[in-house]
Amino acid sequence: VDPFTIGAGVAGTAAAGIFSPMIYCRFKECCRPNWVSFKSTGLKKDLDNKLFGQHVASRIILKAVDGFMSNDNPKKPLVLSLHGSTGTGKNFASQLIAENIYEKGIKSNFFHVLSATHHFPHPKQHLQTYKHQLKQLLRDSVTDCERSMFIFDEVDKMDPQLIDSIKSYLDYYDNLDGVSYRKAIFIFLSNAGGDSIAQTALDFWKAGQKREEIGHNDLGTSLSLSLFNNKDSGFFHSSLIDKSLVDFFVPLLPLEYKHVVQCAMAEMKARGRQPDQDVAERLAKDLVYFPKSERVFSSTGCKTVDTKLNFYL
Ligand SMILES: Nc1ncnc2c1ncn2[C@@H]1O[C@H](COP(=O)(O)OP(=O)(O)OP(=O)(O)O)[C@@H](O)[C@H]1O
Repeated sequence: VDPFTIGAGVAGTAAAGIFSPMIYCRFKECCRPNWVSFKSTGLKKDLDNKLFGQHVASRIILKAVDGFMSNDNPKKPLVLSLHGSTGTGKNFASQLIAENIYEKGIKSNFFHVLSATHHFPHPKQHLQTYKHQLKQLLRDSVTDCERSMFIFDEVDKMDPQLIDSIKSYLDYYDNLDGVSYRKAIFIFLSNAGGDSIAQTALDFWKAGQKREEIGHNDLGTSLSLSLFNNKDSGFFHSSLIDKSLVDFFVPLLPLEYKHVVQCAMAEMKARGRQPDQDVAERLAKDLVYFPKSERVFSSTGCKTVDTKLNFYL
């Protein structure tokens, strides 16, 4: 698990010992307010302006992170579980949170993304090693900075025993072996539950109701139940749900044509180009949508927009 990050942390700590922390931390990232501090209005602005079509997720994320970061003595770490089909913005939303906590954003040494298939590809053979590496990473990062953030991507593909092995870190413990994890943020990302979210969105669409009328209650409970009962979800009978360690289940809705257009426009802007509505619409029209007959939701969300854009420009 990311040995380079661990190495950099150790080297950093040693260097900080030689120089005065005041001078060292002016130039190098430290766990101090000039490097780590939450910008609530920044997060709201980013969720409103950059995360398209996700009014339910935006609202929950802002409330959850705002409440947690403004509490100087939380009783447990913040645990979010983001669910939705591919390309709906789960990684992107997590990055927006990081950008508004760390001065270095996703490049911060206190921000970690752990992907099931990349970091833990062979759980059958290496479960004990993975457990050990994971615990060490959590411990080292939180020792360096209590406001550390851990993203677990593709959690539906992660061995449930591996998830269960970190449950004490997500719980209400004052400290574990002298380290307190209460100020850390854990975010689980998965496609599990995506179908049930899409079905709810489709039901609203078929009933002629606006997307914006979909509320958390329409998605929340059925989502956590479907995760608990679905043996492919990675959460299957996992004590995370059993023990209510997940604070918020965050549903991401499938994206529509107009959101894909927005993504394409945003991507052109990010490349320093004048956004071209005609290019964005041509790209969006060529994507695959479901259900086949009605073509309401993009099958890949906004995921392939950046690579496809080269072809349309
Ligand atoms: N709702 C959204 N609003 C704005 N941009 C989005 C949105 N969803 C996706 N994107 C764009 O598409 C890219 C890929 O999305 P992202 O990686 O967040 O999807 P994901 O939901 O994590 O997918 P997967 O389940 O396949 O990992 C993002 O980097 C972002 O540029």
